[in-house]
Amino acid sequence: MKKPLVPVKGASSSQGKKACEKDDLVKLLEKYFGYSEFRGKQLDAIQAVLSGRDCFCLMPTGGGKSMCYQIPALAKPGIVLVISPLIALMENQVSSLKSKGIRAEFLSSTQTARIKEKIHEDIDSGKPSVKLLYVTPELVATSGFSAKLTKLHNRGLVGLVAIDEAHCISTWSHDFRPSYRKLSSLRRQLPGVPILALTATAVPKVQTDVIASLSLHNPVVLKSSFNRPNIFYEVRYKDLLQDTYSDIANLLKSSGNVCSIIYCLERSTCDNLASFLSNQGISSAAYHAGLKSNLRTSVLEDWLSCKIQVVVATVAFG
Ligand SMILES: Nc1ncnc2c1ncn2[C@@H]1O[C@H](COP(=O)(O)OP(=O)(O)OP(=O)(O)O)[C@@H](O)[C@H]1O
Repeated sequence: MKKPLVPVKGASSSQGKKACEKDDLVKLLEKYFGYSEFRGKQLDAIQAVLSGRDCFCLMPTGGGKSMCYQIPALAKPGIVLVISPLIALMENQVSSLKSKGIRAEFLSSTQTARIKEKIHEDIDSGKPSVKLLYVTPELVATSGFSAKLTKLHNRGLVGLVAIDEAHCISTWSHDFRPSYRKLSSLRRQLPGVPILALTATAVPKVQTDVIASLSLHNPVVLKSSFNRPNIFYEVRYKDLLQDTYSDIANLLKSSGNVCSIIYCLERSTCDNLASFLSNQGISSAAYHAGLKSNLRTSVLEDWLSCKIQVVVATVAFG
């Protein structure tokens, strides 16, 4: 038997039913993203939220989590609110969605007042054109934005809340962020709106904590395999190497002109290794929380567009 459809005001139930059909969802995937089939648990997650269920989705990095809320945004009326901790990644997703003709926006401190004003005008208009609105957890916690959300919800315009990096809400997680704790009020604030919690890192204790903290109601729990046959692992012991930096440079040179990320524990190591590699003729840049935000954004953009080959980063890179 089909589950009840999402009670989004303004959406007729026939629209909702149609939105859940696999063939229609694949058509959207093909039309907007050029892919012919869903990967792993994507379709299950999409159908779960489109049928009004909460969903906890554990997928490896690069597994395609964002499709689990991007397709619902195209399949149903209302706005999908995407909560994400990294402004650079929000910017990147929004510009990629816009290039596909999908109406997406983000709100952050990095934007000009004029741009923010335009987005707010659209949201307040009663008939917003935006389909995906990316925000930080900090913004969601502000009284101004919270009031705006309640208003949108009262008009039946919030279709789904997607919480990226959902493990950050758990104090048991290595990545706990106090700003995520405030998201626990969303369930009360937006009754009837499905919540999709997405993460690539959730041990059972964290998973239980995420589900409880967000008050997910009888969620569909989806876990994809973390075995990625296209990834090759090799361990080299530092103590056995004569010179670690030279070894890394040689490895990069022998691999051709491939894009790479090198993770380091300390910011100073990122700076030193990036300048060593640059001196070796390998275009590299450091990325860590000690750098100004505009520099971090330009490093990310240059790396994504292959202007630089190697980013030497701390976990601030995400
Ligand atoms: N069904 C699909 N078929 C082919 N490629 C896909 C499919 N779904 C997503 N992808 C591609 O997989 C890549 C990774 O997707 P995405 O960025 O959503 O992963 P993610 O799980 O959010 O990763 P991260 O944990 O790094 O945020 C993207 O290039 C995306 O276009």
